[in-house]
Amino acid sequence: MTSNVQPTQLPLTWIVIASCFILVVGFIRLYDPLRKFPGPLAAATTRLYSVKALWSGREHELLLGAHKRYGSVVRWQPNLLLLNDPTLLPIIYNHRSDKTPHYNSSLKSVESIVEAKSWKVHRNARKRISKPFLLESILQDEDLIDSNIVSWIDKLGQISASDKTFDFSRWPHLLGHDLNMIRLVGRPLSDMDPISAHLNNLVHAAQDGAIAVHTLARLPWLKKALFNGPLGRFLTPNSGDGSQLGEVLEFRDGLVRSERVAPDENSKARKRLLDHYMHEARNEDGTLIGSDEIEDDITNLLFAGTETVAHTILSTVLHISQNAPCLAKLQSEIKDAVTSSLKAGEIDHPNSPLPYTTVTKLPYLNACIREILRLDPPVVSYLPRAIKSGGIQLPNGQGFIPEGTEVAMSPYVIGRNEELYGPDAEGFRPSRFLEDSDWAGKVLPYDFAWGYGNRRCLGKVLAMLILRKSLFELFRHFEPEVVSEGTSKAYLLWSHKNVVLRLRRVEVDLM
Ligand code: HEM
Repeated sequence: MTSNVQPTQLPLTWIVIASCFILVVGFIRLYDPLRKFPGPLAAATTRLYSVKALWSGREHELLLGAHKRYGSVVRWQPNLLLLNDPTLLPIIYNHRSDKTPHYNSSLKSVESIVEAKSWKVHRNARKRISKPFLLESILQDEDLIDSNIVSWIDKLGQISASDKTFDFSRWPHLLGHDLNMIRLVGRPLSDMDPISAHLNNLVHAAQDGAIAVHTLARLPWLKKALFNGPLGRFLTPNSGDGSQLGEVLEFRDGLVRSERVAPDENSKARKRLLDHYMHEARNEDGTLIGSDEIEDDITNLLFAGTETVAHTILSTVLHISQNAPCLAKLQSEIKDAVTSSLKAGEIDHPNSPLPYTTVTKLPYLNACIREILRLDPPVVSYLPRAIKSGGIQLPNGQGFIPEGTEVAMSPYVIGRNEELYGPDAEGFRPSRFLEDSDWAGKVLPYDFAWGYGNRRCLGKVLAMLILRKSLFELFRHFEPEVVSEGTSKAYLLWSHKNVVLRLRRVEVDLM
């Protein structure tokens, strides 16, 4: 085969590429409004740098490394600055901050609550759906939540009988999806089946889809070009199209359809989510929310609400099981709580679930969860916001950020900030939150694992209930031994594989 490229064309192509590169670099060095902020040159030149970092599956470590090298302000994209300064959280993530086109995962033309850019649009979107997320609404389902956790513990007991080892990676997802579904529609996802088709589709669609979704978050123009153009209808996954996401969308549509055809009175009484979305939540003009918005929000809840909780359960098990003093302290607190609950008549059997009002008050369990969320948060990537007119002057002469710039902080980076948490910020030490209660209260607003300001996690109360109750029961009944930590990657959220455990039953020996 002969090539059509003339020998003289090759150097010419390279000369053009090199000239473009020199022009871009020259512009950045001389005129770019963000030129004074440090960071890798490639990051200032192209968004593809941040895509490459994402694809490593260890982006969070690269973000932390960049702050260690360049300081508390790092240029990570041509128009995006990363910040590692907790004192700026109330400024950047204030109640009137807007999101940026980075949030673009919706497959429809509507903006779900997570994606709404304008703070005003978001304020209404949040207000109208917040009722089912209140503790008083969630506790309506405490009986169902408890019995599901009991089934989870029983099933774990069966699978780990005779000290057998097993892959734990999927078990937190199983519980997370079941409890999420209970709050959504009043019934669990599956009958404690870790290989059910629904669970498989949900986990795979979330984890396999994450890399594409978060690549397009970094390249919003590409998302527009691909999905808003003529190719859109071929590329957009559809309900029942055979893909795993298509299966999830079909499952979601089935939930919406059955709630429309036969609304469940029990769901109304228990203030469950889907019922509230479809029959109660209203736009500012009094009309009900459109079905596209409902579908988008429900999809987000199915994925984000479960992946986050599942990672936190898994990470807590890994950290505590490998730290003997922590495990002993937690088990002693759990044993004391069960003994007192029996004595007080709160429970009538040593194995009965404790009421949430009791579990919520256990200091060491709470400190462990807070420490995990600080050190190993489920959302590790950065959360961009738009700088508004007038720009922002950074403290300590760190520079001026002009209007239109994107700024972002990462929960993983802020959680390891030594000015906030001290020189041992990179270590796992739950008692840091118990040694000095004044300090623990003072740093509470900076617990960035939940986000900040107007976009702070709406599901926090539900998530904390699931975490407290499930971890309480897990460590009440088992002493886990980590046989293999397996592998983990994070594309905004985590994906874990082959986490092998051995669970030893804790003998019930109450005084
Ligand atoms: C350990 C568990 C969880 C963590 C650490 C967590 C973390 C977060 C974070 C960091 C954000 C803010 C994202 C941003 O600013 O872009 C967020 C938002 C949100 N989360 Fe969670 N989440 C958790 C569990 C849940 C659960 C269980 C639900 C519901 C079932 C939920 C529902 C939401 C919603 C609806 C938003 C959007 C809030 C808004 O924009 O007003 N989350 N979450």
